[in-house]
Amino acid sequence: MAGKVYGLDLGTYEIKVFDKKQDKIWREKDAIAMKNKKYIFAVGNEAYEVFEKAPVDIRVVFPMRNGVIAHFDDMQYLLGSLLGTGRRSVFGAEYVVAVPTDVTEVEKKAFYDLVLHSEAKAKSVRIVEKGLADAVGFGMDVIGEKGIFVANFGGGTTELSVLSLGGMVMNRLLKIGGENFDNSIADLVRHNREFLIGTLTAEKLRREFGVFDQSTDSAITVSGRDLVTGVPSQTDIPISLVRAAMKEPLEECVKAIRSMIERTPPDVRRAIEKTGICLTGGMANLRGLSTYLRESIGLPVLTVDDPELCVVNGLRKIISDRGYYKRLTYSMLDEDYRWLR
Ligand SMILES: Nc1ncnc2c1ncn2[C@@H]1O[C@H](COP(=O)(O)OP(=O)(O)OP(=O)(O)O)[C@@H](O)[C@H]1O
Repeated sequence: MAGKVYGLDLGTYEIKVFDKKQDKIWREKDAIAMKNKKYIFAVGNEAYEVFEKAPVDIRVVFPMRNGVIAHFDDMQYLLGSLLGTGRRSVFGAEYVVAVPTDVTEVEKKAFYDLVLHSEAKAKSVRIVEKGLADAVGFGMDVIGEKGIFVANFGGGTTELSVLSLGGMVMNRLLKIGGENFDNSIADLVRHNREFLIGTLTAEKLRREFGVFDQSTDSAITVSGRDLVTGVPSQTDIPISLVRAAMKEPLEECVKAIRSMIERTPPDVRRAIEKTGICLTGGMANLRGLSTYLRESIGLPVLTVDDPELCVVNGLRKIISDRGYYKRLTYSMLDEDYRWLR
């Protein structure tokens, strides 16, 4: 494929874009800061910077929710400003968009329409199932391998995919991601310590402590509001409290992985038992997660550098490889696309 081609991974937490012409990947937080509910104050990383810090007239909104587009117009604005739709260079470009599989056709079509009807006047939009792009980015032989299990732990979702010989065998999108872990931590701190912390502080605690290692007695001092006195202050949060808060969402993910492996057809399952589980998504950076999953599920867990970039790295390979492109991408306008006929 020559010319202007972009690969888009529109995540709940972060948007990742691959620009073929410049052979470059860039990433921006999926956020918009609004002033007085009307004016755009900041977008992307700049908007996320003011989240939970801004004065009351500035509100940060997140256009994606649990892996799907929740606010279409906001998302279109955000994407437009990140791609720079004012620039001539993006007009008439081709787009390949990674989309979760376990969503409704209306939700899937929203991704398609978002790009097709954007100001960028896309020449064409092709879809690739996110699980497939993830496996390609992970470095798996997606077309030849008989069984691949991908667990993508993202910011708003955990997507589980079973793949075989270039196709999707099973897929499940859990509405559990980094933000659920952070809310769970903030809730437990509030109940246990009568102390209010923001989700950014909870995220910091989660990143610092991880989910599984031998340390049991460390603590981190955080800022927040004492709910008894109502005064902003600081308190020490022990690792045990953070781990306790993460237990429930983690166990739900493990239960879903186990049940998916149980339902996998025997031949595919045997192949997966040999290769193991490919752990991707930003949450895969969480210290101890791969060990926790390996011990809970009893299968090898494979990891990769920069797991949050697996999908967009997969898009890069798919866009650059004609065979992958033809085999793994489709247009919702294709004659044989089964839903829109
Ligand atoms: N080093 C790290 N340690 C712990 N967590 C991390 C680290 N880096 C990123 N994360 C977490 O990864 C999550 C974002 O992952 P990712 O970029 O894969 O999500 P996304 O693709 O935007 O979301 P989704 O796939 O759910 O739509 C955030 O919750 C973030 O806190």
